[in-house]
Amino acid sequence: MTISADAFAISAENLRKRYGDVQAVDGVTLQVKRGEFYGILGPNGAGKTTTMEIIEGLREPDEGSAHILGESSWPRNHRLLPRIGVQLQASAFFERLTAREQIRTFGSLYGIGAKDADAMLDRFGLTEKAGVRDDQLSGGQAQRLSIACALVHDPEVVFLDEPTTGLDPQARRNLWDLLRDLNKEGRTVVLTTHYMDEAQQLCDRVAVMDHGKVLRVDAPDALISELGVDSLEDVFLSLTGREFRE
Ligand SMILES: Nc1ncnc2c1ncn2[C@@H]1O[C@H](COP(=O)(O)OP(=O)(O)OP(=O)(O)O)[C@@H](O)[C@H]1O
Repeated sequence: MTISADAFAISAENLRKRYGDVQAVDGVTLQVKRGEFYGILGPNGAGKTTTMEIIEGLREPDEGSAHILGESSWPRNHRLLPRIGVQLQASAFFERLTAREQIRTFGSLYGIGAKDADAMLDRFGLTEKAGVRDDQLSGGQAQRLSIACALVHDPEVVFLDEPTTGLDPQARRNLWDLLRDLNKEGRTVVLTTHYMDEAQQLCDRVAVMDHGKVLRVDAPDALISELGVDSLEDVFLSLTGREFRE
């Protein structure tokens, strides 16, 4: 039996992207199931962000193709936009707006009313900060606001690029709880991370990337037992012969 492309939330076929001399993505093929929590794991420069941007339809691949919910992501596909949520870096907020103004502005782009937008602030524990401008939020609050903005239109598939980078341990754990809840509600979640513990805590499956290639895809525990090692760090060492460095 052949499984049709839309049985998967995401399917990417032989993606390649080169920047000058750098082959950033070098033949990436992967599939993410509906409802899955999927991690793209690898050191700095492995090609995680470029892979995700191609899948999201933000970047044109040199070769290959990506589909989300059975729809091609490139050229930019307007049928898909309401169905996916892409976390922007905090630096991509509209300038000089309060948290409430940010989320309402994002909401209005999708026809979401102020009341529902404000409810998302509440869900992300930001009600007390509603009147604070984005540049005066803490790192953790700004990260939560950026994820809240990506979710304001209740998308089915959510993409997060290193969502906990720069957060202290407590803020990271709080965000992990929020991300688990988003997934439990049935959303497909894809995140990139270079934190092995994050991938192990959150992801149903991880794609381990290095030098633009996917080396292996499986559940974290399955990779650990298959390779006879103690941790995901050791999985990376065993696959590449190199220590994993953040
Ligand atoms: N716009 C660009 N122009 C030129 N080179 C780029 C560009 N974007 C990424 N690269 C290069 O492509 C390679 C892959 O980068 P990418 O950001 O996809 O990796 P990453 O795994 O997400 O890394 P990080 O964890 O540091 O974000 C790197 O060598 C990077 O320097």
